[in-house]
Amino acid sequence: MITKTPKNKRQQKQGMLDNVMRQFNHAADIIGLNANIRKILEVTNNELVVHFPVRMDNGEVEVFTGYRVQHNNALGPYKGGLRYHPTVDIDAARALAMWMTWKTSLAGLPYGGAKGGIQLLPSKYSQSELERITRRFTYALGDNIGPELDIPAPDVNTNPQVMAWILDTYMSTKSPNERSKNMHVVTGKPLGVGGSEGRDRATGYGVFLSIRFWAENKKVDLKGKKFIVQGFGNVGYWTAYFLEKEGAILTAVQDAFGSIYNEDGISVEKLLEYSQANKGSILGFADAQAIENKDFFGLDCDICVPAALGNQITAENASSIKAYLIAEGANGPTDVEAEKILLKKGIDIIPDILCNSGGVIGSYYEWLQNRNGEIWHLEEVMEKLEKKLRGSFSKVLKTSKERGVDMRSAAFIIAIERLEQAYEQRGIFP
Ligand SMILES: NC(=O)c1ccc[n+]([C@@H]2O[C@H](COP(=O)([O-])OP(=O)(O)OC[C@H]3O[C@@H](n4cnc5c(N)ncnc54)[C@H](O)[C@@H]3O)[C@@H](O)[C@H]2O)c1
Repeated sequence: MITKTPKNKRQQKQGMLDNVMRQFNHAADIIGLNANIRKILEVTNNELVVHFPVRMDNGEVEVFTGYRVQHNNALGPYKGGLRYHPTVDIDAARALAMWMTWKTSLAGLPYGGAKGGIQLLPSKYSQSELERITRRFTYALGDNIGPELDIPAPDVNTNPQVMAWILDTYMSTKSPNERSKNMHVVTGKPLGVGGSEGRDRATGYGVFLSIRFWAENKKVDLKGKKFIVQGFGNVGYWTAYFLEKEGAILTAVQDAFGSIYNEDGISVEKLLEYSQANKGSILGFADAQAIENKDFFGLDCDICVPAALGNQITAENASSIKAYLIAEGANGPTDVEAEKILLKKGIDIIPDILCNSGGVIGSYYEWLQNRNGEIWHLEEVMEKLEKKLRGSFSKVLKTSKERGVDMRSAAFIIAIERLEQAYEQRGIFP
């Protein structure tokens, strides 16, 4: 069932939703956002919650809960990832959908924002169970997603294989004549089924580029700089890969299983090989020592890359942070109270809606190729991505200087102003 969020004041729980609303309201206050447009943007357009049964390998039936929240589509079809994690709930989906709206707007893409997923712990299920769960979820979403309506992509614990199952299920529900027109219903697909070169690394490459643009601006040489990464999945790994290639040194990693540290450096490729052979866990890697999770963010380093979940840097650990740059690979990793502490300490933060926007930009290129029947080379994708991201980064720096605000506020201002203009020009139906 699709339900409209009440347009009156929405209850705000502490958590990611509270953070994104505070970030939005702060920027909206600075620009004096039109009060009517503020009313529209502070709520989500549509919220879909589905409960669906799936037969497990042992013959038992389990019922799952899936979400898809469509925040805004004033600039184009809804766009955003699907997350498989126990923390997925309606508020998480709302918050992440809102961040997608600001991200696609800031990047100048013809997209709105959405997010969703299933509340589950994927490691509890076999591959064939995950396939049936994904297919049944896709079926339950039905025509609430679509290549010109709402286009999912990978997020935490989902990957190209999951996108291929979604594509196949969605296409199977269409008449044969319609099927090939629906390739762009999801992005982040494997190359064999319409995926794009470079989409696998697009988010991490974008995080790396953001750090490089920041370093260019500050006249900092990244060679020999020490960095730590929380999350060693798609975003964490590729960010570390490109930073290491630039001469920076990975000294600590934290994932869902624990934290490891080596002040002399951890080889990114060796750690990847190890974690792939160890069910995705970095724990036990021979060339580093295990440390307590609570000590991770306080480690001595130059750059900190949170690339896992939201609300990881909080008022509790912010004052212990020694890095002078935080590059937000994850969505919403720094809460509002922590950000105040960090900014006071003079720590720079490249905000998520800019820093990890390489992912949705890469998805846009995949979508365009599918839509136009084209196949681009890796170099072409990477060059286009770099050019686009450089443009966004410069705009954020310029706005930050002109308005005398931090980078997150600047990024939000640009994103909100683009939406404000769209609403002013379109008007409100009827
Ligand atoms: N995949 C993308 O293209 C993309 C794009 C933009 C933003 N993001 C954001 O980046 C973040 C990571 O996404 P991903 O695609 O790399 O996911 P992933 O599933 O590939 O990897 C997630 C990583 O985080 C670790 N992790 C999970 N819970 C943790 C915890 N409590 N503490 C420490 N580590 C934990 C996991 O062990 C894993 O290493 C998310 O916030 C996501 O929304 C992803």
